[in-house]
Amino acid sequence: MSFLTLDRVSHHYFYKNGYTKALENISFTLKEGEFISLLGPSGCGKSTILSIISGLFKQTEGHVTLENKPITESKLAIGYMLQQDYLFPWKTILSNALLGPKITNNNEDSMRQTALQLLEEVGLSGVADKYPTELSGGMRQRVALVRTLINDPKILLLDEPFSALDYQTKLKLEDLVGKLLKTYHKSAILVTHDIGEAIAMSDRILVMGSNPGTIAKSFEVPIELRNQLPLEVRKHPKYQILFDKIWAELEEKEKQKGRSS
Ligand SMILES: Nc1ncnc2c1ncn2[C@@H]1O[C@H](COP(=O)(O)OP(=O)(O)OP(=O)(O)O)[C@@H](O)[C@H]1O
Repeated sequence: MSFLTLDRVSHHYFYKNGYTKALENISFTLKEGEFISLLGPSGCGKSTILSIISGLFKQTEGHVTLENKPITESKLAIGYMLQQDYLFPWKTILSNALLGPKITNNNEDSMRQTALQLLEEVGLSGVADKYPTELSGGMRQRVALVRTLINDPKILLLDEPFSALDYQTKLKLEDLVGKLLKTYHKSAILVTHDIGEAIAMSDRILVMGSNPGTIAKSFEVPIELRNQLPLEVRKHPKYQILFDKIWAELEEKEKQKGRSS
């Protein structure tokens, strides 16, 4: 059953002397528990799609629904994780993790236990009273993940959350996030420029074209590559076959972008 639906979504950014047509006729669905990735040339509208789903702004045309209701009625169902962790340096890790419940007036005391449990699940049980500056980049991103999960969102939007990390940390976090989302049966949409990361984490990959942004092609990730360690996925023969197909599609989209700009 489709859970999140984007139906013929278009978006224009208007400014004083004109507008940019960022998205045209975007339609796709996300099932409950499904993980999809958006790949495409810079400026093709990946982040715009996430902003619309998160309710940050409304699309110019089309419909976005979650469980058949307009997404604007379900803002709290969406969790957003970005490239930067945006932790408050003057707050402890536990206070940072509890920011969501505080904002939404959820009972902070009862949420403390949940926060401590989630911190333990991401391997950070000993850092609750530390401050963000005392943690590495990978540890801070794990805190950001806890802060996103604590409000129990139905869908996680991940906008290049690992791109600022070193390769080893990135692979470890891909594994951790993938496993955690499966455990909690969360749906997720990942925006990335990394084909390997998209294959290692997703059930399905949507490649976008640009000027304006469209969905060009959908690639199903073979079942053999799912639920595996990110490093193991990258060694599988089917990984290389899919990687090459996606690479060719992206090359084509880059060429088209060059011709139209
Ligand atoms: N606030 C804005 N005002 C005007 N134009 C915008 C705004 N945000 C994005 N755009 C334009 O909309 C288009 C899509 O931008 P968007 O950031 O969604 O692309 P993207 O695929 O996420 O890019 P990248 O991969 O570089 O992060 C681009 O042409 C961009 O210049």
